[in-house]
Amino acid sequence: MRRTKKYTLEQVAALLPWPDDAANKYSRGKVTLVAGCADYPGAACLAATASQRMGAGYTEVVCAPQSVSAVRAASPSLVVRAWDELAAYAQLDPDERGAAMAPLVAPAAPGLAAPHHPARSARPLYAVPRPKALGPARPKHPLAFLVGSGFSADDALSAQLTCAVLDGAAAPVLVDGGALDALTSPEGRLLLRRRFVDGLPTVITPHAGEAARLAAPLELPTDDPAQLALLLSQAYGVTAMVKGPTTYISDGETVVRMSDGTPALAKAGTGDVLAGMTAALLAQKLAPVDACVLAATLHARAAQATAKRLTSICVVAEDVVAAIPEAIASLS
Ligand SMILES: NC(=O)C1=CN([C@@H]2O[C@H](COP(=O)(O)OP(=O)(O)OC[C@H]3O[C@@H](n4cnc5c(N)ncnc54)[C@H](O)[C@@H]3O)[C@@H](O)[C@H]2O)[C@@H](O)CC1
Ligand SMILES: Nc1ncnc2c1ncn2[C@@H]1O[C@H](COP(=O)(O)OP(=O)(O)O)[C@@H](O)[C@H]1O
Repeated sequence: MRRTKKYTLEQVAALLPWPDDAANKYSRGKVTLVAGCADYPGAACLAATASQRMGAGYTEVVCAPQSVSAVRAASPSLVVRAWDELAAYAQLDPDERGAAMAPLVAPAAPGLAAPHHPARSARPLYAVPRPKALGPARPKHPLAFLVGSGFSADDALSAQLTCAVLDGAAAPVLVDGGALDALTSPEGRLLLRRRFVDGLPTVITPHAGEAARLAAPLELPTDDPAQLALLLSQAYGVTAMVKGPTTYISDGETVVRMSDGTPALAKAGTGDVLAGMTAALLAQKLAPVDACVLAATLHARAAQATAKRLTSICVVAEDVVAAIPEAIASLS
């Protein structure tokens, strides 16, 4: 038996993250996107510009060195750097990374044991420098991370970067695109379990093909996408947004059905846009299911609005980003 949950339009509108008068770019939430390998700089551009439009105060892209100039060219207000330092760290043995991560789990006061990872807290502090891209171990401002839009699924570095982010990010992490396959590895599963125990939210945004690849090693049935969202959420300890003509969002207890989309969205790159929007809402402190529901609603409305002008034949992912303001206006 699964419980379904419904949001009224008023409830969705109430989630919009309007900035208060005293806001600054950091208080409005920073999104760090680890995205855009050499083959797919476009995915990072789409996710990052969608994050900006969705209200994140500071959007930073950490991408393949070959992608830096393309992403910089997409928008001058993005902060962009190559992932060299993060990649070197990600390629370390997990135990060496553990030493680097010790400050995250070190005792809060002398004599108090770290609650979840006593073995890790005994490691020497700062044996390996913590990469800047992972943000502070104790963030002062709201943050969220997005990893995987524009990653190649079968690439070793993609998996290493994904695990490094899951390990080191002391904030919500959204896992998308070519990062999803890394979650099926023993290290990926362990890191997800640790994040769950530590109360750090993780959100996954697979399309049907990616969801099937997550389901396969656990032999989960894939014929019912609503059930699949629920089962993936429970099995991986995440909030799952399983995308398709109808999108299903589950926190492992309830399932929310989103059916406002349009086939105009069936174009390369629209999933990257949704991932960037959702990450921006996580950085603005929305709870994971609320962030997914608001992002999917605005994504669908943006596509509807732009399809009205351009036809459902002609809409491309960039048009969806450009129509986010219209979608917000239609809700408020
Ligand atoms: N401009 C860009 O740079 C773009 C980059 N992209 C990135 O490309 C990488 C690979 O993503 P892809 O989705 O292309 O490839 P995948 O590596 O997920 O493979 C797609 C395979 O899954 C199957 N599949 C089954 N159901 C599907 C469904 N509902 N939607 C899509 N495929 C389904 C397809 O038949 C295909 O064989 C991702 O990291 C993604 O972010 C894409 O988002 C497209 C745009
Ligand atoms: N026929 C459709 N009707 C409504 N929405 C769709 C349809 N096809 C795709 N979408 C939406 O478009 C997006 C496609 O995402 P995804 O497959 O990850 O694309 P990409 O990886 O190219 O960015 C998802 O949000 C999905 O829900």
